[in-house]
Amino acid sequence: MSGHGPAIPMTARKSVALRGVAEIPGDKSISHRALILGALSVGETHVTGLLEGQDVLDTATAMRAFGAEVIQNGPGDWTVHGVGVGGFREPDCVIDCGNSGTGVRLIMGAMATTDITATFTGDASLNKRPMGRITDPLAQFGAQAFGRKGGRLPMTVIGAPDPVPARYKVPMPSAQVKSAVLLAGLNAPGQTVVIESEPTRDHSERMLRGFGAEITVADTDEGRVITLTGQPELRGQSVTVPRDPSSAAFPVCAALMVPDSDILVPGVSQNPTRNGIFITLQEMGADLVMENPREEGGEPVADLRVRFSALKGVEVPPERAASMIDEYPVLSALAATAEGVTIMRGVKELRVKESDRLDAMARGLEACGVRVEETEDSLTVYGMGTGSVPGGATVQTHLDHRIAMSFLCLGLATQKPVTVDDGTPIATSFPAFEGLMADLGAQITRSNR
Ligand SMILES: O=C(O)C1=C[C@@H](OP(=O)(O)O)[C@@H](O)[C@H](O)C1
Ligand SMILES: C=C(OP(=O)(O)O)C(=O)O
Repeated sequence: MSGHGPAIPMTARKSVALRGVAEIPGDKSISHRALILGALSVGETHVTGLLEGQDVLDTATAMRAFGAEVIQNGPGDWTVHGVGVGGFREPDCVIDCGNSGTGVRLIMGAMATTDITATFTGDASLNKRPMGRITDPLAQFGAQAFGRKGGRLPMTVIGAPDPVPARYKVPMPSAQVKSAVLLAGLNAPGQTVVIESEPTRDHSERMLRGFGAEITVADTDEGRVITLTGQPELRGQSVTVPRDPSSAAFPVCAALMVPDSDILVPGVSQNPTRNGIFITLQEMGADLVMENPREEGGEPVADLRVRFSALKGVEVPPERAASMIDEYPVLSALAATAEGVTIMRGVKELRVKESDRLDAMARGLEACGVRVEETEDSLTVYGMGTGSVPGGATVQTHLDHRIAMSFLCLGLATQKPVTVDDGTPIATSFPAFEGLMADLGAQITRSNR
């Protein structure tokens, strides 16, 4: 939904120890894909543990507009009756993807090789984000796109009437671009090939295979080469969505910052294309133990036991960036409470997320009294040690849920409270955040200016 209601400032205050069990909702990336692949399948897809954040709800609405039947049976329990590959009908309304880059980019890919036209829009944040990275490869399939200057939404995509398969080397580390090309390849006859020089989250590959597509992945000198055979019949599946490691990172980092904390975060995905944050936290000296590792819904999961730890700064290598791209904001907040310097390199993709996250974190940390250095593709945070970050600031979040949650976590461990100018975007990915943090004992309140 692009309509944005009134801003609701929120304030976090120095917290007593966080204790208890944090039940994290379903993974956002997998939830989007379950709805889209369900819509492109024949028969029924049953999804349990679907994230009911606004980003995913907007994808559900979009799938209905393209002709799929999408029904909510109960909390997290959804059914999709798909139209099959190539079966999307032309929407008779504008597709509003709200705040969601994943939603708009994957759906553009999914419709680009069908002979229909669709117009996409989003909120003030999404309408600033680059779409050329999607429309360039989609042009190779024969699709056309007309948007605002700089390849911005609102944008109309005219699907290819006679699609041809593409071979595309993704120029930046982006699972959204890779996934858009694979979804477009579904309705192109022959083999579509996507090459990525750095591996990114592999949910699309895993799920396409699970829904019956022929897809191979080979690690070569050129990078990861993914080959998809077009025009398969996808068949509806049962999908169990694992808990989102990107959401889990918030209570995990909060527990590491607040003295005496000890929490359990059960059943969190440990997919190796998503677990960079947990490796980094352990390198910083975190008492973070992965208990009871097992497989759930085709993904490796574990229960995370997290106890407060005095952390030290680290250098996060650029090759780890893709596996923790959404966790840099909360890592930067945590790094402010560690001893020593944390350097995050190779992270320029953060500049084109819901906000320019390098800039938003740098400005917010400075406002809280933390020294930082920013380059085009790196951020350095000078840690002040446990209990030493002053806080006492109001931070601008620029419609970015992860900036809001990162500073609310930091405010639990600063000397003076930290306020974020608007907490409403949190509902895009983690509507349960406030309640879950309160259950752990955190003091986060809505503040009226
Ligand atoms: O494919 C996905 O589900 C996502 C990919 C990443 O974006 P990029 O592909 O732009 O890196 C990530 O930041 C986003 O939250 C979800
Ligand atoms: C970048 C994110 O999402 P999206 O690109 O889907 O808006 C995110 O959730 O941090």
